[in-house]
Amino acid sequence: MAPVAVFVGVMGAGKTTIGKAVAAELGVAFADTDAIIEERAGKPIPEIFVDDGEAAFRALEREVVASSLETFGGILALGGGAILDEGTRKILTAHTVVFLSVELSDAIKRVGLGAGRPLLAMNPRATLKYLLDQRRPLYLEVATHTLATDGRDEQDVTAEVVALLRGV
Ligand SMILES: Nc1ncnc2c1ncn2[C@@H]1O[C@H](COP(=O)(O)OP(=O)(O)OP(=O)(O)O)[C@@H](O)[C@H]1O
Ligand SMILES: O=C(O)C1=C[C@@H](O)[C@@H](O)[C@H](O)C1
Ligand SMILES: [Mg+2]
Repeated sequence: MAPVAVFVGVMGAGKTTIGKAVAAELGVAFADTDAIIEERAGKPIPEIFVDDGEAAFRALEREVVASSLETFGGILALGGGAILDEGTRKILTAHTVVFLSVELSDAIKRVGLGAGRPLLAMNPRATLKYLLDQRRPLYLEVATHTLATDGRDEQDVTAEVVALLRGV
């Protein structure tokens, strides 16, 4: 089994929100690797970063992405930084991967002060700009479809993704 689609994009792109809405429209399950990681680790992501460090988090994330790609048949949202790991990028090959793109001004409005997002704990605006610049080429590398979400509401983006996936 393989996911119907995998969603990638930076924090605030809408992977969770749009992913859930698209799954509901298509009548398939939704899963978020961040939630699976928290369940496996038995603690919230900010605590994994503090206790074990980002490298340990990325390794766990790679395992969770790999097992989800093999066993999960719905819409799968990845964590915003999952594509930083080369192994994770490799295993995404041959899957339908939707990149929800967002520019800095909309991203910052959506994530607010970054609550629950450890990488944005200090200076969210500058950090988010850095992450967007660093990661854009990696999202594009894994994506089979790219959708700009700036200035659009959730219903609009959801409808476009549903139409796209019905045509895949
Ligand atoms: N066009 C849009 N697309 C997606 N989300 C939007 C849009 N407009 C507003 N939002 C809001 O932006 C936020 C997006 O957050 P969401 O948690 O879905 O992003 P995410 O990509 O899952 O981030 P993270 O990587 O931190 O989990 C939500 O609060 C959502 O309601
Ligand atoms: O952009 C990132 O690196 C992250 C995004 C979140 O989804 C979580 O996976 C975690 O907070 C790291
Ligand atoms: Mg999310």
